[in-house]
Amino acid sequence: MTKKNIIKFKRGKKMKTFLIGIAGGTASGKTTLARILKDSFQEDAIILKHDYYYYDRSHFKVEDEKINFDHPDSFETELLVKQLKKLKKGEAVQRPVYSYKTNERLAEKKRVNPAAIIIVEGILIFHYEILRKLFDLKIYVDTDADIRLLRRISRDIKERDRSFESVKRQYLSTVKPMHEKYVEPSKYYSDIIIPHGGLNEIANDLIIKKIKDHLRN
Ligand SMILES: Nc1ncnc2c1ncn2[C@@H]1O[C@H](COP(=O)(O)OP(=O)(O)O)[C@@H](O)[C@H]1O
Ligand SMILES: O=c1ccn([C@@H]2O[C@H](COP(=O)(O)O)[C@@H](O)[C@H]2O)c(=O)[nH]1
Repeated sequence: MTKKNIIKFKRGKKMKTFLIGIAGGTASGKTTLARILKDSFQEDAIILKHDYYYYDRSHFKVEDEKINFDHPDSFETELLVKQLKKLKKGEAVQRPVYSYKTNERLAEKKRVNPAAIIIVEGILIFHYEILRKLFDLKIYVDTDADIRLLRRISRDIKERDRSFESVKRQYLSTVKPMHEKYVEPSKYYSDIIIPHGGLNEIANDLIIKKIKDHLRN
């Protein structure tokens, strides 16, 4: 255990931080799994979404077809890496806040306190070597494309102010080709692949057990 990764937590215990990456295609169930882990470990766990680090695109119309949100260059990944390194050292960070409704990096920031378990989720997080090197456990949530598309249509209409036509256009022009080019190949780097992700209880229980083992040691 290296000294720099041991930090003192609220409950007075000293432990090594455990950084978990959850990748997978859009609407595969990454957020669902991250929340299940957070619910299990409560204040010992924090979640950071790579999506918080999207560059500001508010100068484009929300449904402009020229915006490619699924390309690795769409994110300020260096800032995420910098903030993860601080969290690992036990320092709080001010993370960016992004709006899917306006493509905007908002002026406000949110404080994130360090915790023993740091969960990072995003479609492309295993694409970047600088990020991959930080993770202690890399999980890829593997859900069939047809299921993901159906989920994405419902979610984007309900939660992200999109129309069916815009979801369809975006899916065909950027989401699907970028998934095939960058997201799917990054599965190779994962330690665990969870089939039909989201509510796969056996897989979730195994992951929780692995983290508990780490916390006990
Ligand atoms: N196993 C599941 N069965 C049905 N719906 C699910 C399941 N897992 C996730 N969902 C739903 O699919 C949508 C996308 O899931 P989410 O976890 O947000 O995916 P991601 O973070 O990978 O985009 C959400 O509306 C969520 O409630
Ligand atoms: O302004 C935005 C930013 C992102 N997107 C889409 O979101 C998904 C990633 O989020 P998931 O929760 O993993 O689905 C990505 O496929 C982008 O296309 C967006 O539409 N608008």
